Amino acid sequence: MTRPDHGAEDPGTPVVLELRDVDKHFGPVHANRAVSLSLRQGSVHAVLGENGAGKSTLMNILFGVLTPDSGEIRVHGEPRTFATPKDAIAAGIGMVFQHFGLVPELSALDNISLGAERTSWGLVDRDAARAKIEDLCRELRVELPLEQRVSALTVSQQQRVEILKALYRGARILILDEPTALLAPQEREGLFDAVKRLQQTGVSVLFITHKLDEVELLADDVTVIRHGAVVARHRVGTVTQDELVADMVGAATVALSRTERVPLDVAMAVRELTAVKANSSSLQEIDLELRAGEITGVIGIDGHGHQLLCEVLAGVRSPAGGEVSLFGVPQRRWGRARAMAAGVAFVPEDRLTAGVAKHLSIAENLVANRLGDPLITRFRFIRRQASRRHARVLIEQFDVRCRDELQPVGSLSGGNVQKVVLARELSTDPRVVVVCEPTRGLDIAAIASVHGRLAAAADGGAAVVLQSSDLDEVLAVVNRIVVFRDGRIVADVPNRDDVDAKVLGALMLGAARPEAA
Ligand SMILES: Nc1ncnc2c1ncn2[C@@H]1O[C@H](COP(=O)(O)OP(=O)(O)OP(=O)(O)O)[C@@H](O)[C@H]1O
Repeated sequence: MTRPDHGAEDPGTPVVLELRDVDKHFGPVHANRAVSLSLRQGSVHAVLGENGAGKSTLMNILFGVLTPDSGEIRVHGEPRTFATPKDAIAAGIGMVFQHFGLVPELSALDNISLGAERTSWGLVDRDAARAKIEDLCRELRVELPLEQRVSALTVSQQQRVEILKALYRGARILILDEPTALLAPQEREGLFDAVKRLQQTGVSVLFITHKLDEVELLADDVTVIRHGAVVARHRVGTVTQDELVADMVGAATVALSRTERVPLDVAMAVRELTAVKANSSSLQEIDLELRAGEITGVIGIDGHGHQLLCEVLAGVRSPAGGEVSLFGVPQRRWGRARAMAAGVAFVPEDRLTAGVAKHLSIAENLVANRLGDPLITRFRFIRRQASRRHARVLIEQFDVRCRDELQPVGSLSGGNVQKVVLARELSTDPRVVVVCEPTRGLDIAAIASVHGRLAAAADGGAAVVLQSSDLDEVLAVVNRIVVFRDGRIVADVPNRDDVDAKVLGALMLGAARPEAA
């Protein structure tokens, strides 16, 4: 481990951006502790750290969203203060947030040039804007339907819009906040190619990540932050993944539970199930039994029906036809209220919009599924002290890093929001657990803890359904794997040890016949 210092890491390459002793508190939370970091020109610099380590806070300070309590930012050696993002943009800094700030009704072109167009006689010079954007696309070798409304674009296309928007405004330093968190594995490569080309044009990139393979694949330098402070900085290539894990989590060791479970009864079953999601995917007469005590992985390429199946199982989308039954009893009027009453827990993929009420406190979010519980409510009113006590226990159990249980969920770090959703859903001893992308955006210790929770739920007799685009996660955690393609089940692998990621990928793409499994 190298010792933190203020200076440039390579005297040969100019430093374009420097943070010196940046400090930031949120009330009693010391989010950044004298953080120093230098970004070399044309380099990719990864900022690695656990959930709540202080990475987003630091980047928000750099982009003028937050003001530091103390410390200094230097751009090309000049001390700068950024009161707003406008100041940071003027200094050549661009930021792509995890949750994009685009206007869905406007075209990609208008989003990119919005507020930054050159005008002639008070009119927007759209042709000039288009020519400039097309040049940028050529330079990065990315394709984008510029006249398409942003709402009709895929997540990875929207991300390209955000990157181009920053470059259009002249960014030469680009901050990417967990850029792969919302991307499917196939889309990641396209992003990495674009970042490498940016690098060749002299743009310097700071990117926040939890994923060690991404550091190795993309970064030149890595700075590790723990509890708000820099604990290590390395040149990539001179450090192993194990060393980085140790830097991130301290001395804690991380081990996955791979205990085999003995499956019990059929907890949930669907027969001849059909469902449709507008313009996206459909399910074609699915028959599937989910057994208590078993973790079933459902996988497929985005939009091929596995995500839709999870929504139907959880009751957030109605079936168009067929039957859903729980412990042998066919369910009528299947919906979320019915599913919750029957003990079906659900962790949605989009946790910030579908998983929590952002403006409400952690405590209020944690009791949202217990409103009929006499320990928590009385005459339809929430018992405040009891709900706060309940929240404190879950915060401790799920290691939610927060100020206290009254903190609004919207002000937590992404990983901690996920822990709140998991704590709420898993704390009721559910009989069926449907979880979608549960570890996206989580750090390595939190991932191990989520996997442990899922295993414990299955050990406790729940049927667990895991939808994940991370095949390594699926292979590490589940017992059985069901592969979807074109709205149908194309393979049902009872024992995950019989397949590997290559076979699964081929099944998902339709390149292998189901018998191969
Ligand atoms: N607006 C805020 N008000 C109060 N506390 C905050 C606020 N923003 C961040 N924090 C706290 O500061 C700490 C650092 O949070 P930050 O979002 O910077 O972490 P992070 O490393 O980006 O985490 P993650 O990987 O989970 O996104 C956390 O304890 C968080 O709860």
